Amino acid sequence: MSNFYNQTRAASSLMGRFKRSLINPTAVTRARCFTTAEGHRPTLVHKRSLDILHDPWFNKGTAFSMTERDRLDLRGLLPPNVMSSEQQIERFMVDLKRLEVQARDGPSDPNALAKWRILNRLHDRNETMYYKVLIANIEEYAPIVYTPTVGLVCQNYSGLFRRPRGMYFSAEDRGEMMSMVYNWPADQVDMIVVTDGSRILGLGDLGVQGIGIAIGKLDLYVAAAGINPQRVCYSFSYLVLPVMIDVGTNNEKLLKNPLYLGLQQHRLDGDEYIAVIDEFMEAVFTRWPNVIVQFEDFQSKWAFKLLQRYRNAHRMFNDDVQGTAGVAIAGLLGAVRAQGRPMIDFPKQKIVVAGAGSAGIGVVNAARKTMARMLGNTEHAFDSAKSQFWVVDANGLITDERENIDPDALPFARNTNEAGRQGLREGSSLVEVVRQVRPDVLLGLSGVGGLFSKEVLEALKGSTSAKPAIFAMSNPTKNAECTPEEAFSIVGDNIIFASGSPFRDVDLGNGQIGHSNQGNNMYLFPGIGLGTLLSGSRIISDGMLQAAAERLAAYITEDEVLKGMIFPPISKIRDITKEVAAAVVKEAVEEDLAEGYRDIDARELQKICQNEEEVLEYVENSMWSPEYPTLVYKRG
Ligand SMILES: NC(=O)c1ccc[n+]([C@@H]2O[C@H](COP(=O)([O-])OP(=O)(O)OC[C@H]3O[C@@H](n4cnc5c(N)ncnc54)[C@H](O)[C@@H]3O)[C@@H](O)[C@H]2O)c1
Ligand SMILES: O=C(O)C[C@H](O)C(=O)O
Ligand SMILES: [Mg+2]
Repeated sequence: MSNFYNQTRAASSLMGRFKRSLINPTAVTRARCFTTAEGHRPTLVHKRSLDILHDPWFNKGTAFSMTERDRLDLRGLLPPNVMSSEQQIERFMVDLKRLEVQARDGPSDPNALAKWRILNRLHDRNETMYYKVLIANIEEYAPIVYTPTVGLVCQNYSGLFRRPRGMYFSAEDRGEMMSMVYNWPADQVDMIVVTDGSRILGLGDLGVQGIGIAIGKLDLYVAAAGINPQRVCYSFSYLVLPVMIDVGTNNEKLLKNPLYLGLQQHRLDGDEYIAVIDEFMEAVFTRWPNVIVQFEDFQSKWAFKLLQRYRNAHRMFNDDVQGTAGVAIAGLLGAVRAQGRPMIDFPKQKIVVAGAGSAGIGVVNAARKTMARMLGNTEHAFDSAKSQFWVVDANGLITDERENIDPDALPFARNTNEAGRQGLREGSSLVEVVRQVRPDVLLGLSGVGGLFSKEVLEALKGSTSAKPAIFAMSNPTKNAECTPEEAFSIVGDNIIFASGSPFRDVDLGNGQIGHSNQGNNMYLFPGIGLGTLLSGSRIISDGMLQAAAERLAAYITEDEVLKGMIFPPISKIRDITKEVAAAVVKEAVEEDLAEGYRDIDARELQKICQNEEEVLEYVENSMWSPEYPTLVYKRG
């Protein structure tokens, strides 16, 4: 772990050169602009009148000043009272909060979908205000625009669809993608989140409706990482792009639904499937060679294969495999610290994992590597670290007797003789495994709500750890393996709990709080993307992912950890993302992968990376914040 955090954050004189704010929209227009009476640099627009009010990027609604209304032919098209942006948000929030009366239940909010609709309509008409609202209230609205409500949105997408957002490439578009990609009105795209809809959260195959998850993830890229959604320059850039690759669906309900918006055919498979994804990758990297592509919610069958296929030559990563692994590692290290033990004790932890899909196997692979590194990074260390894991899937404990074992799970199959000595066998149930292994950690990435039943949690009471950890990481809320109430009430107060979806903390009585940490990859993917962008790294290496996870782990203080807090509050997500991105930039430079970004070349980046404080400032000054620019009309 770096000693980064202990260093004094001295002010840097060098930072003047970054103040041009690399991703800031007003900065890039500077060359063509002059200063207004208010002292702001104006943005030139080629639209007037209603066209501006209907443009979510330029629209300020009632916040247009009287001079702007005159200048842009808006006079009479808006109510006369000019509002400040704060007043606008207040008025909007009064409306949104009307739904709060029965919404005291947080994530199980009965009005979640109604709130999503209201926020989505705001997104459609005024993008600046939308992101202002989201950033200022991230703890409250991340569960609406993202997990868990985004799951409900995807399930109901056919009914909710209004305005298209993002791009759709389908199996019918084979041979056309290279030209289609030019239909997107931007010469630069920084970030793509792509899904094929085959495994949306724990909700299964939702076909084309899975676009909702790509949109939700990109909302966090804007809110948490300050990736500018659009840039106003000489031409428009839509810098974040949600993508749906529709190769069909195997969801019979959708196939029979005449209102379903996607291709009504079974999913392509085998070489045909790969050919579609290859064509998509070639098209987007040809048009935008520097784009970063985040793969999201692909069924495990393809998640690993596609990752291996592209990761050495493209700027891409799989969030479910790699982002989740990093978040889990940070949480697992936190759990060790919470037991009052040094982090170096991590390789001694016995970990039972329920779920051997893209997420579960991603986590055990990364945890094994972390253990091996702590044990000296030898081949022997790597080999022996695997014996700390017991992986259970839908067919029970995975051993080397398993027929047709998934090659990705094979390294973690328990030796049958050894298992026998522990009273276990191929296919042993989760409760048997927990009873016999008496693990320090029980981690769920199964997608099965309630899997950590009373019986399983009772068995965990026999853990050899003084403070066992329960990670119920499946999403959305109803798919969580157990709730924090269940965990604390059955296993006892002396546990560590984390879940993928947000839950409220538990009142343990006597002023004690049972912390329900949210262990979600949202803590990492925005920083991984931003750090990759700002370093200009050619690829996303294991080292960069490890640096991201370590920085997240270090974010929590010793005091917090001892109270049972292993992840920071979501309200800090922008600051966390800045830290994570800085760690990623540094690692990319150290590994000689960084080629620089915009006017900061590789050599300048190297200089910046010599000083921790400067890297942080570089990242911070590159993060976009939503503010209304002053608009001036210019004939197109
Ligand atoms: N918290 C996070 O950040 C995060 C990140 C990624 C995925 N997830 C969640 O993890 C879940 C799984 O994702 P995935 O991509 O690995 O899915 P997947 O479908 O690829 O894998 C699910 C695995 O669970 C196993 N399983 C099913 N029933 C089981 C049972 N009764 N007992 C034990 N194992 C069982 C399956 O055999 C399979 O191995 C989803 O709910 C997803 O939302 C959470
Ligand atoms: O989307 C999330 O909330 C986390 C994760 O990517 C998942 O698939 O569940
Ligand atoms: Mg996911």
